Amino acid sequence: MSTPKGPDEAVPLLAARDLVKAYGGTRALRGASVELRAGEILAVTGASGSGKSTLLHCLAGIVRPDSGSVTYRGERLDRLPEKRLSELRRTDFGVVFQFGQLIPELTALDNVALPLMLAGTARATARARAAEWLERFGVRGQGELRPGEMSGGQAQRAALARALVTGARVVFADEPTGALDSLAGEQVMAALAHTARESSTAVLLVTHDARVAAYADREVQLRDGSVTPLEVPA
Ligand SMILES: Nc1ncnc2c1ncn2[C@@H]1O[C@H](COP(=O)(O)OP(=O)(O)OP(=O)(O)O)[C@@H](O)[C@H]1O
Repeated sequence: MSTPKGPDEAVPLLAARDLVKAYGGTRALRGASVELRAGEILAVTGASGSGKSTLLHCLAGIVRPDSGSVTYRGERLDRLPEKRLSELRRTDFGVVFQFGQLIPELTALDNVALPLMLAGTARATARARAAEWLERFGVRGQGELRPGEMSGGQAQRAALARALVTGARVVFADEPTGALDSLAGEQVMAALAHTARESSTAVLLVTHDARVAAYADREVQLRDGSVTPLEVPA
């Protein structure tokens, strides 16, 4: 059973508390705390190396923190067994990174249909739904192209369609426009913000670009692995 998605849920959808993560001698996170509310777009900004991607990876259950907690809808993600984590990542989370996570051998349509098929949806239904999502991102006409035949912006919009097609509650976007020129970047961000709001999907957006962060409802800044106190949500 799923509970309603909406920006007015009182409890944060996803919360990180006092996250610490080191890679060898490099302390990537030094007690970072952040909350993501249902349906909101939150930008995490900060200088290169400040820990933004590590924070995103911990929140998405891709990396386990050394200490601290990650809570998703009341469940401690940092303590979940790998099997349950992978399931959650498939059903509730979508991810978009800077470069081509689309499978090069598949058309855009099949790339977007794939997560649905992996979840058991029949091919024809999955492809029909994938076409609707490509339409929402303005790239339905490119559905039969492979990623290498699309522009960078078109490929990123298809990647967003793939991240959202399963009805994800949270999309993790790490520099989603980092490889695009400014016009294509703006189109991708406008499409992401519009579609996320329309479907009440929360977005954790990692960026060092103020123009990209401007699409968010709220911004927190990381500095040396901690969220700067000013921006910690009340
Ligand atoms: N897998 C890893 N192995 C070793 N060190 C890592 C690893 N991932 C991150 N780091 C280090 O942790 C620190 C934080 O990295 P992270 O990628 O989280 O920062 P960032 O703010 O996203 O940086 P950028 O904006 O340059 O992508 C950096 O010093 C980085 O070199």
